[in-house]
Amino acid sequence: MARDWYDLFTLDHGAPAPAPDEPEREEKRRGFFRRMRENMRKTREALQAEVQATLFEGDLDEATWERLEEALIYADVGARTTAQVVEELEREAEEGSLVGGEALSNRLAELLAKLARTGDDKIDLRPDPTVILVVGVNGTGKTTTIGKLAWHLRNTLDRKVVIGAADTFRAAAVEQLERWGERAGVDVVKGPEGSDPGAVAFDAIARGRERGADVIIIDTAGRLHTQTNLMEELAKVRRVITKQMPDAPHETLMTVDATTGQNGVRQAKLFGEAVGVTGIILTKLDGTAKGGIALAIANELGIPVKLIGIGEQLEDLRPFDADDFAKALLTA
Ligand SMILES: Nc1nc2c(ncn2[C@@H]2O[C@H](COP(=O)(O)OP(=O)(O)OP(=O)(O)O)[C@@H](O)[C@H]2O)c(=O)[nH]1
Repeated sequence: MARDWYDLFTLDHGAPAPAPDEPEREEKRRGFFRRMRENMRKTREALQAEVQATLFEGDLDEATWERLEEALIYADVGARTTAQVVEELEREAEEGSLVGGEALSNRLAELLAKLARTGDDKIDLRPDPTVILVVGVNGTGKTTTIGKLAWHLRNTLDRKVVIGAADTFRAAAVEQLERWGERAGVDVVKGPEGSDPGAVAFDAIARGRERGADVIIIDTAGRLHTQTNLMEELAKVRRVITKQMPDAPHETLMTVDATTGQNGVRQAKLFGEAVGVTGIILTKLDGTAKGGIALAIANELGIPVKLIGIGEQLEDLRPFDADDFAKALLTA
C-alpha cells in the first residue's frame, strides 16, 4: 500500500525514518490512496470508460488495441510508452494467459507501473547537511511545493530545515516562501531583491551549516529574460553550491505541471540536460485528464518521479508510488 514519507527518505546509516505504529501508518496510507484516487478523478474517468469499452466489452481485435492506444495517448502516457504497453498486453492476451476484462485491466496497470519505475526513486538524507536544489518553470508549483516539503521534513520527520530563496527575480516568490517558512517552522535565507541567486544559495548553505540544519532547500527562478539566461543562471547556482560542498547538490528536483502535458516532458529534458535533474515532482495532477505524463517522463526520460501534487492542501503533496498510481488511474 502507498509509499509514504517514511519510505521516501533514506536517513542515517540507511535506516528508514522512525515511523508511527504499523496500524496507524497503514490507515494513513489507505487515506493517501483514497485521496489520490479521488483527486485524479479526471484522468481516471477518461481512461476508465475506454478501458471498459475495449477490455471488458466485445472482441479483442485490431480495433480494440487501437482504441486502447488512443485512450492512453490522450491521457498523455506518451506514444512510445503506450506502444510498449499495448504491444505487451496484446501479446499476452493472444497467448491466452489473460482472460476477461478484469485480468486484462489489472495486467495493464502492472505494465504501466513497471514502466513508471526507473532509477533511484528515494531521497537520500544521509549527507550532512543534505542540499536539495529545486528547479522548474514559473507557475509549476515550485514555491508551494518547497513549502510543503519543508513542512513534512520538519513536522513528519523532525529534520531541521533551512530554505534559500534564490528566486531573486520574483519578489512575491520570496514572500511566499517566508510565509511557508513561518508555517513550517523553518528558517528562510534571502538576499536583497534582484541580488545574485548564487550569493543567496551560498549564504543559505553557510547559514544552514552554522545552525546545524539537516536539510537545505534552494529555490530558484523559473523565468528570466530568455531561456538561455535561465539555464546559465541555474548552472551557475549549481556551481556555487558545488564549490562550497563538493558533493552537493545531493538532489536536484524539478517541478513539472501535469496540465502542460507533453510540454512538461520537453521541459524536463531541457532542465535535465542543463542542471542534471535527479527527480521530478509532478504537480497539479488533480486538474488534468492527462495524468499519464508521470509514466511518459519516467519511461522516456529515465528520470524518476519522486513526488506528486494532487491539490493545494498540505497533505496533497506525497511520495510517488508507481503501483498505486497505476491502480488509481485504472481501477473503477
Ligand atoms: N490544483 C493544484 N494546484 C497546485 C498544485 N501545486 C501547486 N499548485 C498551485 O499552483 C499555483 C502556482 O504555484 P507556485 O508555487 O506559486 O508556483 P511556482 O512554480 O513557484 O511559480 P513561481 O514562484 O512564479 O516560479 C499556486 O496557486 C499553487 O497553490 C497541485 O498539485 N494541484
